[in-house]
Amino acid sequence: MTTTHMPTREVIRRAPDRAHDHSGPHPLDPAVWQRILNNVRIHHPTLNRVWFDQMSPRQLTNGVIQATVQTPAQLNFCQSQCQQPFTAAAQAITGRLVSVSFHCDNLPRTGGGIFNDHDQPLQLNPDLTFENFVIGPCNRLAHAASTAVGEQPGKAYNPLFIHGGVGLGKTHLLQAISQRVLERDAGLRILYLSCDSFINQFMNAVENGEMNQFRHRYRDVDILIIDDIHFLAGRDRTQEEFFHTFNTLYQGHKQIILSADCPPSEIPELEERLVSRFNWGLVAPIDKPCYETRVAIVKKKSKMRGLELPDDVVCYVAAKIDNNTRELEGAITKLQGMSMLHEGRIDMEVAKAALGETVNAEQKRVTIQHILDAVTKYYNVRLSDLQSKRRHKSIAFPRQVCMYLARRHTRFSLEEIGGYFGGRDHTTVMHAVRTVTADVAEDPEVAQQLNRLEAQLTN
Ligand SMILES: Nc1ncnc2c1ncn2[C@@H]1O[C@H](COP(=O)(O)OP(=O)(O)OP(=O)(O)O)[C@@H](O)[C@H]1O
Repeated sequence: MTTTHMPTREVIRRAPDRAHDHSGPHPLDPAVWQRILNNVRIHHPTLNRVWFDQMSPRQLTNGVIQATVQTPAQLNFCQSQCQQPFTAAAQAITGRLVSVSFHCDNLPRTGGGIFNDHDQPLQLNPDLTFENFVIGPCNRLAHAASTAVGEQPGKAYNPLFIHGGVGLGKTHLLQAISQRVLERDAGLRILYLSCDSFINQFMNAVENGEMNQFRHRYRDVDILIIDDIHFLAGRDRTQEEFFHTFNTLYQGHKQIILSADCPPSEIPELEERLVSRFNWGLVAPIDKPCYETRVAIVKKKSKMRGLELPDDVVCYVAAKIDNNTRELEGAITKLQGMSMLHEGRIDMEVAKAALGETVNAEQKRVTIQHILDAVTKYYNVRLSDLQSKRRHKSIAFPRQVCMYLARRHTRFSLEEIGGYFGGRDHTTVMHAVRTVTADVAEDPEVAQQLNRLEAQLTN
């Protein structure tokens, strides 16, 4: 490891003497670049990406090593996170006051690219590509449809509606589609935003009399991507506006891509004409990954981080963490931290120590009874009230909190939870979960109440 710090001035091919260091371009010895990469990988393991190997540092010009990356997303990543580590590594390896700068030959043409709701360029995550997406029975259709849309936007499936639970890969696919589209045609214009942003922008536009600008922004794009479209539930005026946005784009053969936590027909209080339009193209579910898919995901994610895990550890992680893929990633990050403490060694003993917490948390199963005990005591209500049809806020809110906690901490289905709390249907439970989620985000008092209740349940 120490050799990576040793200045090796002679490794710059045809190294000029000091007086000429900062003059014209000089080719950079590939071996020097390799040593710079190794240095970064050793000192910044969490930054490491497999595609670093594809960077082509062509030359050293005026004291700057120019490294070329393949995609705009990689460029964003490098410019925001890698400039300093690469420069420090380059200086350590060459012993010169050089810096590293990143370039991409494939930048979008004027007007093209991906933008957020404020018309600012959106930073795509270079890890969220099709190449890094593991296909299994849980997501095969969503993946196939997404690649088809990425290859032929506006022609394959329109709209594409992807739905599934938390952390199962919806955003990954939306970003992968965007990256594929822009790789193929950097001149296309993509607008990517959350449904919340659409609602807020619409309300602002109405308030400020700026509907023309609003319509122009949303209808003059090649691809419109809206995340969490289920938040349109109950928003009559925004639904009306979205209906017209949808029609304009659809008639112009522009691609519409939507994601949600449930299929269109299960979004409560959504106009029938929108439900039917959302079903016009392809509705693709993503389910929880099965064991084999989890094994493949752990392998892929650890490889992406340059982490070598023995097979028994891979299987152990995949068996222990069966909830969603985001949690699998968290486990790999923990293992990576542990591997640094154990000189890169990861065996079952280290893995068990690293995941001890997660495993225990998994083992501490919260039951409906725990939730009822905590909520009835906290809000001073009776179980019979929670299970009754009473709609007074003093009862309705604790009931919604119970549903929210049951959804987050138990494995009961929406139907089971609804049935338990007074024979209500699954859309009532979904509504309760959304209401409490929004209250927690917007009202610090509710956030504190939920924090206390969850601490009681999980400690
Ligand atoms: N099939 C898969 N292959 C590889 N990585 C995956 C897969 N599914 C999910 N992931 C990873 O899991 C993490 C969570 O996925 P993502 O953010 O796409 O979830 P989501 O469905 O959008 O969740 P949320 O509804 O909370 O936004 C990401 O880092 C993603 O790369």
